[in-house]
Amino acid sequence: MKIILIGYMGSGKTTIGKRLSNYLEVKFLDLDDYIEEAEEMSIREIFKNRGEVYFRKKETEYLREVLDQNEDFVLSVGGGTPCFGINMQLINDATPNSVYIKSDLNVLSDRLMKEKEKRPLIADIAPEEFQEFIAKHLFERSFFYNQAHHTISNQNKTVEEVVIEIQKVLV
Ligand SMILES: Nc1ncnc2c1ncn2[C@@H]1O[C@H](COP(=O)(O)OP(=O)(O)O)[C@@H](O)[C@H]1O
Ligand SMILES: O=C(O)C1=C[C@@H](OP(=O)(O)O)[C@@H](O)[C@H](O)C1
Ligand SMILES: [Mg+2]
Repeated sequence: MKIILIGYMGSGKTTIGKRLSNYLEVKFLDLDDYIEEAEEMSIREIFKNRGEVYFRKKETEYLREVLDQNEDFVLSVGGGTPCFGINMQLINDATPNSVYIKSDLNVLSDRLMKEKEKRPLIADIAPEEFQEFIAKHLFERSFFYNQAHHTISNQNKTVEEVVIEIQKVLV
């Protein structure tokens, strides 16, 4: 079984993906980690040294590589992955179990304010503009996230509770 977690930055994809893979005893892959390893640069460095277009091209290339694997896995992708090119179609073609991890604006902006440095798209947004930026960005991207086969809220829940809910909807 292949399970692919999508959703906005800070929604919890990486954290939940790791825990879910432990639970199911399958391999865990995080597309950002995979890209960092392959490119021998952090996501921050890739954006800074090569720019976002380079990152997006590589993201699709490595997504295809990861999806081509025969073994089972839980894969957490980046927040932007489903929103560029044909990536969302590649994801849904690879599995009947794409899962949108959903959190609302307040939860996302609280979490991301604390961790913005490691996310180049939001690292330089001023605090007074932060929530409005996330609101607009999330609105634009929701079209893609809503194409997932399943949607699970990660709000007022522990990571374990979310993992249990995901297991219940898997087909
Ligand atoms: N259910 C939850 N309750 C509290 N904090 C959470 C929960 N899920 C995720 N987090 C926290 O939110 C932050 C972002 O999580 P992360 O897994 O990096 O998100 P993503 O990969 O979607 O960007 C992390 O600090 C993580 O510990
Ligand atoms: O939303 C995005 O475009 C991005 C999300 C990040 O992953 P997380 O969603 O795991 O933070 C990472 O891929 C990169 O910084 C770009
Ligand atoms: Mg992540």
